[in-house]
Amino acid sequence: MEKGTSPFLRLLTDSPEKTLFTVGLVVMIVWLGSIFSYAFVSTTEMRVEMDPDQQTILVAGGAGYIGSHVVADLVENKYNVVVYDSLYKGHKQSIVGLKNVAFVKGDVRDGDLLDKTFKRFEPVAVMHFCADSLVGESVIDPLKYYDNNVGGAISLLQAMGRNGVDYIVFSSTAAIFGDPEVDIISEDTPKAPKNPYGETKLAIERMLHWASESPSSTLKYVALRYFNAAGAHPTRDIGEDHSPETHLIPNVMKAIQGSGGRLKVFGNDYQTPDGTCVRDYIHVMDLSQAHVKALAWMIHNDLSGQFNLGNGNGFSVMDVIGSAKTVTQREVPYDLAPRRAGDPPTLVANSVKAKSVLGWRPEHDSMDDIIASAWRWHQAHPAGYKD
Ligand SMILES: NC(=O)c1ccc[n+]([C@@H]2O[C@H](COP(=O)([O-])OP(=O)(O)OC[C@H]3O[C@@H](n4cnc5c(N)ncnc54)[C@H](O)[C@@H]3O)[C@@H](O)[C@H]2O)c1
Ligand SMILES: O=c1ccn([C@@H]2O[C@H](COP(=O)(O)OP(=O)(O)O[C@H]3O[C@H](CO)[C@@H](O)[C@H](O)[C@H]3O)[C@@H](O)[C@H]2O)c(=O)[nH]1
Repeated sequence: MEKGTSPFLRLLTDSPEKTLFTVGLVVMIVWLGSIFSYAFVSTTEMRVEMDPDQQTILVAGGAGYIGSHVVADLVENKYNVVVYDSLYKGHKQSIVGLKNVAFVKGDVRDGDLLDKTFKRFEPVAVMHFCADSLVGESVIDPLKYYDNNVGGAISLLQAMGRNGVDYIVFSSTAAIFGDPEVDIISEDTPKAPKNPYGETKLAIERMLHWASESPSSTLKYVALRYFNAAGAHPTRDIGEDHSPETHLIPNVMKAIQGSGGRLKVFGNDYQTPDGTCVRDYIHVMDLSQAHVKALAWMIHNDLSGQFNLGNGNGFSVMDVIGSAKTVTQREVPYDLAPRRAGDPPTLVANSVKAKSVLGWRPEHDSMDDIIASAWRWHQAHPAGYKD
């Protein structure tokens, strides 16, 4: 051993036997270390360095349709993002290639993995998109909805509490209003969900309220009640790909492309101008902007709030078909079908509060714009992310 080597190292290597033992010990330590880190790192399939000067947001469900658009917008707005998603419904392709984005594959009901993720990435806030969200399925299997939606939210809130994270933006829905007596729905319109999906979302809103009201609580939350999200990102290669797909606009696209059979128009005997259901379609990029603004508003003012998010314009199913025909210059093959259970005739948002409080302005409120962006994505990906 050379002069200048530490006495401790000399002690461990001053005979061939000791050297062999020391090398074996080092190999063993490295091996055990790699097993230990694998337990966590194996769930972190995509890791990048985060910018130390930026705040980090944990986006649960960030590999899903709306979540992936918000992740891209958060990056644009100079946040680091940790996407936490089981990929049970989402697509990893929807978040690849973004700077300052890490990915943890895990279930939001897994408190241990949430704790490790909070400790490792130290997010200042959470956005919660995870849910089961098929109305029909929720009627058939309500407990699945209470388990994933309510159970997931409880697990996330508890992990936030354990890790000192005070801010959450939650994906709520127009479905909490049920079948309202008014056509234009404001935040104060009575809530009366008509199915377990809407019930679970309202239960989470109530839970957030009480959790933030408790005397010892420092929790602040924003519940964003989306009306009908639609469209795709204008520059990133991401869009809407659910399986099964139940939403009108992607089903119109598929019918045009011949990949989803003929479109079924569910009911033409509603009390609406043309007899088909009227909805408020909001471009996913406008929804995304609302998240970025809500996050900044909540943290800056240390306040909670609920906001309805829509364009304030109603479009019937036949309006959507007409616009799709104009934009794509293709026929939309469709058949009239019986009403779909649970569909209210008209749901249109009053989003004055989001505009005045958050300073939010939807920029893509024409149906043709929404359809054009969805059409670009579907043309590029006729089989969704599988392409
Ligand atoms: N799409 C709409 O028009 C609409 C309207 C109103 C409200 N919402 C709500 O917005 C949110 C996002 O909707 P979306 O259309 O993007 O849905 P989505 O299914 O595309 O995305 C949800 C994501 O959450 C993940 N996820 C679900 N359960 C999970 C769990 N237990 N643990 C970890 N990850 C889990 C899925 O893998 C998926 O990536 C949902 O909460 C939905 O209820 C959607
Ligand atoms: O193949 C189809 C699909 C839908 N529709 C009709 O189109 C309208 C819109 O349906 P859809 O796109 O499935 O959206 P909604 O049922 O309105 O539900 C969406 O919008 C709600 C808020 O308004 C959210 O709560 C839900 O999560 C979200 O899926 C409804 O009248 C449907 O009956 C059809 O006629 N044919």
